[in-house]
Amino acid sequence: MYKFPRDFVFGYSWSGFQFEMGLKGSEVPNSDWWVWVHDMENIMTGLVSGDLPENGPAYWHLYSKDHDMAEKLGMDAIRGGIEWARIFPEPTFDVRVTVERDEEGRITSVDVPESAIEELEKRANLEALEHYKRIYSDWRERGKVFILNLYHWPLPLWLHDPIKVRRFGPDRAPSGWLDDRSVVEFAKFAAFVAYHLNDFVDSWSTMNEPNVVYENGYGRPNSGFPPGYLSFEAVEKAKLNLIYAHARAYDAIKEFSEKPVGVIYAYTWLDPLSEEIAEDVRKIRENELYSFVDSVHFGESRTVGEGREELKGRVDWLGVNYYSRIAFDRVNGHVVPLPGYGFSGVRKGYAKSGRPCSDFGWEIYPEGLEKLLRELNERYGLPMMITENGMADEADRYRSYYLVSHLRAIHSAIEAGADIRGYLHWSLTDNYEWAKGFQMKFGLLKVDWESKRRYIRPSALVFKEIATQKAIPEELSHLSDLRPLLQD
Ligand SMILES: OC[C@@H]1[C@@H](O)[C@H](O)[C@@H](O)c2[nH]c(CCc3ccccc3)c[n+]21
Repeated sequence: MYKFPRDFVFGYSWSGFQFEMGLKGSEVPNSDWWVWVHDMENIMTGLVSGDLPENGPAYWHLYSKDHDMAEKLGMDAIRGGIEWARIFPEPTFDVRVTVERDEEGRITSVDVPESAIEELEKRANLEALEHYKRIYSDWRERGKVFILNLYHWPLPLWLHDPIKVRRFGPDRAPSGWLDDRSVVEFAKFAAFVAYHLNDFVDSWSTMNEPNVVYENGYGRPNSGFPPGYLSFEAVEKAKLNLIYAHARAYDAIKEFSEKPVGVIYAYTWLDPLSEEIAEDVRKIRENELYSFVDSVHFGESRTVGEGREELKGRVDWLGVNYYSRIAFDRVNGHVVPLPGYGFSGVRKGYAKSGRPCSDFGWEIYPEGLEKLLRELNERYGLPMMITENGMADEADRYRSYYLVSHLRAIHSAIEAGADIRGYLHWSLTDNYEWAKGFQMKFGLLKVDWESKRRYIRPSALVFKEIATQKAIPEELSHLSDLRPLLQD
């Protein structure tokens, strides 16, 4: 029996663009991701799937039924979202706030007074705000924990028009995170949300996976992420603005809320395949993977420089999204990521390690989660929550093994002293997987896209057993051993 702490929570995470839409009246057409996945060129070239988010799981209307199912599965926490483009369909640039910059032009503070909140209310979609309150209350009135994350990738079109950026370049189009006005507008959005929703939230996260936004948006054009504008300078610029956007939103939320404010980050385990490159790979983790949180925790990193008081101490807790690893080895004298392992495995096949991969081709590698959590604990000593973990597995062949082996890894990290508060699965239901649309099924519950009915996958019952007992019972502990799954 592997018992978790009594107050350890089990649950799931959702994001607005992927879950809310599905029935008439839930559409949010004025965002960068909306125009991106509807763009005929993107669909014709196969950059996006052609599936459309307005045909999604319809959480905007069906939230209470999903909460019923979540409760039935023993869940006691949800991390959810709020769509910026829904709340502010019109620009908020002209709402006056006080912005301070240092001699390098870095935005060191954005003061959003209540007079600005009133101005923002005149531009906001207040019916949408009221509906979000109904959604969050429906869960919290069951005595459950709700974590609100403010930004999970879509930007309002008035802030980012990805088609124009790709066609005309970022200097002649609304360029989103390449424009440091986004830092100010995000701080206004954060202040407005904290002012109105503080009573509906247990803790805050400013953003989900900023690293994926800048890496995929500007560094991996075939990822199918907007604006698909390849420029390593743009990667660095978006990264810096996202770091400042987090810190200014942290401060804005703290003006109106005393609750913890964290950030949710796309972690992976950068894994040396041989001992002789272990130190090289640790350095890559330090310089690449950890630099965003270093910037807003220590106030220093290669990206922001040193002694950044305007960034230091702006993270109360860490959201860890973990799916798989990236394996490294020395090839022709260079330490490089290897294909065939981790995120670059084989769809529905096996990694070079002989381990099974998900429908997405991601290798099942729970050891990476334990190593990552131990290293994050040593580095920051912050409270952590696993805010995403799961796999695309339509047939539910491996999800039970995936679940139990990763929970075992978390249990081991807790034993080693890591302060981990909960496990939020990705996800409760199948949902809209960005450029891949509905092809990738991450749900404990299957969704029939015509009827929107939910069906239980067997792994959901494994989840229920563990969440209800807050422990991995002896009878399920065999599932943490992946040997039966290995390629023979
Ligand atoms: O791909 C599954 C989930 C997404 O549905 C979530 O919105 C996103 O937070 C999320 N991040 C990751 C890991 C990093 C990643 C991001 C995008 C594509 C592939 C891997 C996996 N996921």
